[in-house]
Amino acid sequence: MAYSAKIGPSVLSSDLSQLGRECERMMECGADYLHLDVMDGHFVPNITFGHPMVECLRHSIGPDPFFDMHMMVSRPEQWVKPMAAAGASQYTFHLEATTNPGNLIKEIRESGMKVGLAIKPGTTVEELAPWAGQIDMALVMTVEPGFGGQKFMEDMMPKVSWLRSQFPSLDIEVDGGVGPDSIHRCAEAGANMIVSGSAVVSSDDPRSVIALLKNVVIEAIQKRSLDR
Ligand SMILES: O=C(CO)[C@H](O)[C@H](O)COP(=O)(O)O
Ligand SMILES: [Fe+2]
Repeated sequence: MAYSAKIGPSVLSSDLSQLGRECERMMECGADYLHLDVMDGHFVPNITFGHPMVECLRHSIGPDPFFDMHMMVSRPEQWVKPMAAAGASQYTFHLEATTNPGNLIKEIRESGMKVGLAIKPGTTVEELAPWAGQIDMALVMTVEPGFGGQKFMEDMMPKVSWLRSQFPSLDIEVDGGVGPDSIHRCAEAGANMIVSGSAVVSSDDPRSVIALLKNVVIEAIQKRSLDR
């Protein structure tokens, strides 16, 4: 079992005029990585930021924090090199956004980034499976991508369970509506990379929320290894 519990706050719901400071605040509160949501107004009905912002964040908060770029964009091929140059650590693209996932995976690796592959709620996990051996992380969306603060879709959990059963050492991320109320379901299903936006960022005590989420996942991983 090669995977470990990691919590990656999404700063989508934070004060975007203070994004660098918000990223630092999340790292100071115990975040393992930062999940940065890129939206192009085409793949999803919302716009956030692109590689120029990532470059500024990298300069401002230093070389260490791991940037997981959640690329909710229509032509993910277009931004691989700019994102790598800007300092992105992992490029997580949507399966629905490309006709040639294999080539894109290769390009991302050649650019020096890790590879994440995301599926929207309407996409089956069987469609992702052929690529699972070539990626670092699978992202199972637990809301329709586009906005923070939506309700967690519990009916996505069978996808996570199936992936965990088929790919025991793959990093599996969940994203959307994840917080203290839904983390148990995610952890039991086998997710180990947890994106949490509003539940962490809007909390009066983000450190405690991050610690709670992480402990639940650590306990589920320990239980899973004892059951084997
Ligand atoms: O990709 C996303 C939305 O498309 C965000 O990462 C996600 O929604 C996180 O925010 P919250 O935890 O508030 O749902
Ligand atoms: Fe996201």
